Amino acid sequence: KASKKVYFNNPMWPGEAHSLVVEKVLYKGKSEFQEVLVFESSAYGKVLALDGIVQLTEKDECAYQEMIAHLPLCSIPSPKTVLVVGGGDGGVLREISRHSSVEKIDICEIDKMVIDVSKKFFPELAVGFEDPRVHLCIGDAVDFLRHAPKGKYDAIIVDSSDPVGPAQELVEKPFFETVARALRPGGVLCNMAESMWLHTHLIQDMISICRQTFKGSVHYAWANVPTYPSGVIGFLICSTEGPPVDFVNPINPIEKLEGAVKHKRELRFYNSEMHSAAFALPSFLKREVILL
Ligand SMILES: NCCCCCc1nc2ccccc2[nH]1
Repeated sequence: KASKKVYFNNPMWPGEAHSLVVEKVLYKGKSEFQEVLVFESSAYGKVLALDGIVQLTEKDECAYQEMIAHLPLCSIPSPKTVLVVGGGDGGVLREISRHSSVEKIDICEIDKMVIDVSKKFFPELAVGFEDPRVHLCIGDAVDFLRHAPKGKYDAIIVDSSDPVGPAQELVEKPFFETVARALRPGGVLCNMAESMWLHTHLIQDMISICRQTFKGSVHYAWANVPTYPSGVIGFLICSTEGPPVDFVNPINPIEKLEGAVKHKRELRFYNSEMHSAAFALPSFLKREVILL
Protein backbone atom coordinates (compact mmCIF):
# COMPACT_ATOMS: atom_id res chain seq x y z
CA LYS A 1 0.00 0.00 0.00
CA ALA A 2 1.45 3.34 -0.99
CA SER A 3 2.32 5.47 2.03
CA LYS A 4 4.20 8.76 2.02
CA LYS A 5 6.52 10.43 4.48
CA VAL A 6 5.35 13.87 5.54
CA TYR A 7 7.91 16.41 6.75
CA PHE A 8 6.92 18.83 9.50
CA ASN A 9 8.90 22.06 9.18
CA ASN A 10 7.93 25.02 11.34
CA PRO A 11 9.34 28.34 12.58
CA MET A 12 8.88 26.88 16.09
CA TRP A 13 11.84 24.60 15.33
CA PRO A 14 13.91 26.33 12.63
CA GLY A 15 16.62 24.36 10.88
CA GLU A 16 15.14 20.95 11.58
CA ALA A 17 12.25 18.90 10.28
CA HIS A 18 10.30 16.02 11.77
CA SER A 19 8.72 13.39 9.67
CA LEU A 20 6.08 10.73 10.02
CA VAL A 21 4.99 8.13 7.52
CA VAL A 22 1.34 8.82 6.71
CA GLU A 23 -0.74 5.73 5.98
CA LYS A 24 -3.99 7.61 5.38
CA VAL A 25 -5.34 11.14 5.84
CA LEU A 26 -8.54 10.82 7.88
CA TYR A 27 -9.61 14.48 8.14
CA LYS A 28 -8.38 17.78 6.75
CA GLY A 29 -10.29 20.92 7.62
CA LYS A 30 -9.97 24.60 8.38
CA SER A 31 -11.81 26.01 11.36
CA GLU A 32 -12.34 29.69 12.15
CA PHE A 33 -8.95 29.56 13.94
CA GLN A 34 -6.62 26.98 12.46
CA GLU A 35 -6.04 24.10 10.08
CA VAL A 36 -7.07 20.76 11.56
CA LEU A 37 -5.46 17.54 10.30
CA VAL A 38 -5.96 13.94 11.40
CA PHE A 39 -4.01 11.09 9.86
CA GLU A 40 -3.11 7.46 10.50
CA SER A 41 0.66 7.22 10.97
CA SER A 42 2.55 3.96 10.63
CA ALA A 43 4.58 4.48 13.80
CA TYR A 44 2.42 6.37 16.33
CA GLY A 45 -1.19 5.54 15.53
CA LYS A 46 -3.57 8.36 14.76
CA VAL A 47 -2.16 11.90 14.86
CA LEU A 48 -3.84 15.28 15.44
CA ALA A 49 -2.01 18.31 14.02
CA LEU A 50 -3.10 21.95 14.22
CA ASP A 51 -1.56 24.38 11.73
CA GLY A 52 0.93 21.66 10.86
CA ILE A 53 2.11 21.14 14.45
CA VAL A 54 1.62 17.72 16.04
CA GLN A 55 -0.57 18.13 19.13
CA LEU A 56 -0.95 14.46 20.00
CA THR A 57 -0.52 10.94 18.76
CA GLU A 58 -2.30 7.86 20.09
CA LYS A 59 0.99 6.27 21.08
CA ASP A 60 2.60 9.05 23.16
CA GLU A 61 -0.24 11.35 24.20
CA CYS A 62 -0.24 9.70 27.63
CA ALA A 63 3.05 11.42 28.53
CA TYR A 64 1.68 14.90 27.92
CA GLN A 65 -1.92 14.43 29.14
CA GLU A 66 -0.97 12.62 32.34
CA MET A 67 1.84 14.98 33.31
CA ILE A 68 0.03 18.26 32.60
CA ALA A 69 -2.92 17.04 34.70
CA HIS A 70 -1.27 15.21 37.60
CA LEU A 71 1.71 17.50 38.25
CA PRO A 72 -0.67 20.23 39.53
CA LEU A 73 -3.46 18.03 40.91
CA CYS A 74 -1.09 15.89 42.98
CA SER A 75 0.64 19.03 44.30
CA ILE A 76 -2.29 20.30 46.37
CA PRO A 77 -4.49 18.54 48.94
CA SER A 78 -7.85 17.36 47.51
CA PRO A 79 -8.49 19.69 44.53
CA LYS A 80 -12.23 20.32 44.08
CA THR A 81 -12.76 22.82 41.27
CA VAL A 82 -10.57 22.71 38.18
CA LEU A 83 -10.49 24.81 35.01
CA VAL A 84 -9.00 23.56 31.74
CA VAL A 85 -8.05 26.19 29.14
CA GLY A 86 -7.81 24.61 25.70
CA GLY A 87 -7.66 20.82 25.92
CA GLY A 88 -10.45 20.36 23.37
CA ASP A 89 -9.23 16.87 22.53
CA GLY A 90 -10.51 15.73 25.95
CA GLY A 91 -7.31 14.00 27.09
CA VAL A 92 -6.70 16.28 30.09
CA LEU A 93 -10.36 15.86 31.15
CA ARG A 94 -9.83 12.07 31.04
CA GLU A 95 -6.90 12.42 33.41
CA ILE A 96 -8.55 14.91 35.80
CA SER A 97 -11.46 12.46 36.22
CA ARG A 98 -9.07 10.09 38.05
CA HIS A 99 -9.11 12.49 41.04
CA SER A 100 -12.08 11.56 43.25
CA SER A 101 -11.81 14.82 45.24
CA VAL A 102 -12.66 16.85 42.11
CA GLU A 103 -16.30 18.01 42.09
CA LYS A 104 -16.41 20.43 39.16
CA ILE A 105 -14.39 20.68 35.94
CA ASP A 106 -14.85 23.73 33.72
CA ILE A 107 -13.27 23.63 30.26
CA CYS A 108 -12.94 26.60 27.91
CA GLU A 109 -11.92 25.61 24.38
CA ILE A 110 -12.01 28.19 21.59
CA ASP A 111 -12.29 25.79 18.62
CA LYS A 112 -15.34 23.53 18.38
CA MET A 113 -13.80 21.70 15.41
CA VAL A 114 -11.09 20.26 17.69
CA ILE A 115 -13.78 18.81 19.99
CA ASP A 116 -15.84 17.37 17.13
CA VAL A 117 -12.78 15.87 15.42
CA SER A 118 -11.55 14.35 18.67
CA LYS A 119 -14.96 12.78 19.37
CA LYS A 120 -14.90 11.24 15.89
CA PHE A 121 -11.28 10.06 15.64
CA PHE A 122 -9.91 9.96 19.21
CA PRO A 123 -12.58 8.33 21.42
CA GLU A 124 -9.84 7.32 23.88
CA LEU A 125 -9.33 11.03 24.61
CA ALA A 126 -12.81 12.42 23.99
CA VAL A 127 -14.09 10.05 26.69
CA GLY A 128 -13.05 12.88 29.03
CA PHE A 129 -16.13 14.87 27.98
CA GLU A 130 -18.43 12.11 29.31
CA ASP A 131 -17.57 12.80 32.95
CA PRO A 132 -20.67 14.38 34.58
CA ARG A 133 -18.47 16.87 36.44
CA VAL A 134 -17.41 18.47 33.15
CA HIS A 135 -18.96 21.78 32.05
CA LEU A 136 -17.93 22.83 28.54
CA CYS A 137 -17.67 26.44 27.40
CA ILE A 138 -16.72 27.07 23.77
CA GLY A 139 -15.08 30.49 23.59
CA ASP A 140 -12.02 32.61 24.21
CA ALA A 141 -10.38 31.84 27.55
CA VAL A 142 -9.15 35.43 27.81
CA ASP A 143 -12.78 36.57 28.11
CA PHE A 144 -13.76 33.54 30.21
CA LEU A 145 -11.10 34.29 32.82
CA ARG A 146 -11.77 38.04 32.77
CA HIS A 147 -15.29 37.22 34.00
CA ALA A 148 -14.39 34.29 36.27
CA PRO A 149 -15.20 34.80 39.96
CA LYS A 150 -12.17 35.69 42.12
CA GLY A 151 -10.65 32.68 43.86
CA LYS A 152 -12.98 30.15 42.24
CA TYR A 153 -10.51 27.44 41.19
CA ASP A 154 -8.14 25.15 43.08
CA ALA A 155 -6.26 24.39 39.86
CA ILE A 156 -6.12 25.82 36.34
CA ILE A 157 -4.53 23.78 33.55
CA VAL A 158 -3.65 25.59 30.33
CA ASP A 159 -3.38 22.93 27.66
CA SER A 160 -2.72 25.27 24.76
CA SER A 161 -1.15 25.00 21.37
CA ASP A 162 1.89 27.15 20.61
CA PRO A 163 1.74 30.91 21.10
CA VAL A 164 1.58 31.48 17.35
CA GLY A 165 -2.06 31.70 16.35
CA PRO A 166 -5.12 31.29 18.58
CA ALA A 167 -3.00 30.68 21.70
CA GLN A 168 -0.90 33.83 21.28
CA GLU A 169 -2.51 35.69 24.18
CA LEU A 170 -2.11 32.75 26.59
CA VAL A 171 1.52 33.59 27.34
CA GLU A 172 1.00 37.33 27.94
CA LYS A 173 0.96 39.01 31.36
CA PRO A 174 -2.70 40.15 31.33
CA PHE A 175 -3.81 36.55 30.89
CA PHE A 176 -1.61 35.26 33.71
CA GLU A 177 -3.03 38.02 35.96
CA THR A 178 -6.58 36.82 35.32
CA VAL A 179 -5.45 33.25 36.06
CA ALA A 180 -3.89 34.28 39.38
CA ARG A 181 -7.10 36.14 40.28
CA ALA A 182 -9.32 33.14 39.45
CA LEU A 183 -7.22 30.81 41.62
CA ARG A 184 -7.89 30.48 45.34
CA PRO A 185 -5.01 31.22 47.74
CA GLY A 186 -2.66 28.23 47.53
CA GLY A 187 -4.17 27.31 44.17
CA VAL A 188 -2.01 26.06 41.31
CA LEU A 189 -1.57 26.78 37.59
CA CYS A 190 0.03 24.33 35.19
CA ASN A 191 0.59 25.35 31.59
CA MET A 192 2.37 23.94 28.57
CA ALA A 193 5.78 25.59 28.44
CA GLU A 194 7.51 24.56 25.22
CA SER A 195 10.88 22.92 24.72
CA MET A 196 13.97 23.57 26.86
CA TRP A 197 16.11 22.76 23.79
CA LEU A 198 14.37 25.26 21.50
CA HIS A 199 12.60 27.98 23.47
CA THR A 200 14.64 29.12 26.47
CA HIS A 201 13.86 32.79 25.65
CA LEU A 202 10.13 32.12 25.65
CA ILE A 203 10.47 30.06 28.83
CA GLN A 204 12.45 32.86 30.48
CA ASP A 205 9.78 35.40 29.49
CA MET A 206 7.01 33.21 30.89
CA ILE A 207 8.90 32.60 34.13
CA SER A 208 9.62 36.32 34.57
CA ILE A 209 5.90 37.10 34.14
CA CYS A 210 4.88 34.26 36.46
CA ARG A 211 7.33 35.34 39.17
CA GLN A 212 5.69 38.77 39.22
CA THR A 213 2.15 37.39 39.04
CA PHE A 214 2.23 34.30 41.31
CA LYS A 215 3.43 35.03 44.84
CA GLY A 216 3.72 31.37 45.77
CA SER A 217 6.18 29.18 43.95
CA VAL A 218 7.15 28.86 40.27
CA HIS A 219 8.62 25.57 39.03
CA TYR A 220 9.52 24.21 35.60
CA ALA A 221 9.04 20.53 34.86
CA TRP A 222 9.34 18.51 31.68
CA ALA A 223 8.40 15.24 30.02
CA ASN A 224 9.70 13.25 27.10
CA VAL A 225 7.24 13.25 24.20
CA PRO A 226 8.90 11.61 21.19
CA THR A 227 6.63 13.20 18.58
CA TYR A 228 7.28 16.74 19.79
CA PRO A 229 10.28 18.22 18.00
CA SER A 230 13.31 17.99 20.36
CA GLY A 231 11.47 15.15 22.09
CA VAL A 232 10.54 17.13 25.18
CA ILE A 233 7.80 19.48 26.33
CA GLY A 234 7.86 21.64 29.43
CA PHE A 235 5.32 22.62 32.07
CA LEU A 236 5.25 25.69 34.28
CA ILE A 237 3.72 25.02 37.71
CA CYS A 238 2.87 28.21 39.63
CA SER A 239 1.04 28.67 42.90
CA THR A 240 -0.65 31.65 44.48
CA GLU A 241 0.34 32.19 48.09
CA GLY A 242 -1.97 30.44 50.44
CA PRO A 243 -2.26 29.38 54.06
CA PRO A 244 0.53 27.00 55.13
CA VAL A 245 -2.00 24.18 55.45
CA ASP A 246 -2.42 24.32 51.71
CA PHE A 247 1.28 24.51 51.05
CA VAL A 248 1.81 23.56 47.45
CA ASN A 249 4.42 20.90 47.15
CA PRO A 250 5.06 20.38 43.46
CA ILE A 251 8.25 18.45 43.85
CA ASN A 252 7.00 15.73 46.18
CA PRO A 253 3.43 14.81 45.30
CA ILE A 254 1.01 15.02 48.19
CA GLU A 255 -1.25 12.28 46.95
CA LYS A 256 -0.23 9.03 45.31
CA LEU A 257 -2.53 8.64 42.32
CA GLU A 258 -1.35 5.13 41.43
CA GLY A 259 -3.34 3.39 44.12
CA ALA A 260 -6.33 5.66 43.71
CA VAL A 261 -9.83 4.91 42.53
CA LYS A 262 -10.63 2.34 39.85
CA HIS A 263 -10.41 3.92 36.41
CA LYS A 264 -11.18 2.22 33.14
CA ARG A 265 -7.74 3.12 31.82
CA GLU A 266 -4.46 2.54 33.67
CA LEU A 267 -1.82 5.26 33.98
CA ARG A 268 0.76 4.78 31.22
CA PHE A 269 3.34 7.44 32.04
CA TYR A 270 2.72 9.29 35.31
CA ASN A 271 3.72 7.95 38.71
CA SER A 272 5.11 9.56 41.87
CA GLU A 273 8.75 8.99 40.87
CA MET A 274 8.17 10.49 37.42
CA HIS A 275 6.41 13.38 39.16
CA SER A 276 9.45 14.25 41.29
CA ALA A 277 11.92 13.49 38.51
CA ALA A 278 10.13 15.88 36.15
CA PHE A 279 11.46 18.83 38.16
CA ALA A 280 15.11 17.77 37.81
CA LEU A 281 16.61 20.10 35.21
CA PRO A 282 19.75 19.96 33.04
CA SER A 283 22.55 22.35 33.97
CA PHE A 284 22.29 24.42 30.77
CA LEU A 285 18.65 25.24 31.63
CA LYS A 286 19.44 26.19 35.22
CA ARG A 287 22.15 28.51 33.88
CA GLU A 288 20.11 29.99 31.04
CA VAL A 289 16.84 30.49 32.87
CA ILE A 290 16.80 32.40 36.12
CA LEU A 291 14.93 31.03 39.12
CA LEU A 292 14.77 27.37 38.38
N1 LIG B 1 -1.79 21.15 23.16
C1 LIG B 1 -0.80 20.12 23.27
C2 LIG B 1 0.59 20.67 23.34
C3 LIG B 1 1.01 21.25 22.04
C4 LIG B 1 2.51 21.42 21.99
C5 LIG B 1 2.94 21.34 20.56
C6 LIG B 1 4.39 21.56 20.43
N2 LIG B 1 5.35 20.70 20.78
C7 LIG B 1 6.53 21.26 20.45
C8 LIG B 1 7.85 20.82 20.57
C9 LIG B 1 8.87 21.64 20.12
C10 LIG B 1 8.59 22.85 19.53
C11 LIG B 1 7.27 23.29 19.43
C12 LIG B 1 6.25 22.48 19.90
N3 LIG B 1 4.91 22.63 19.91
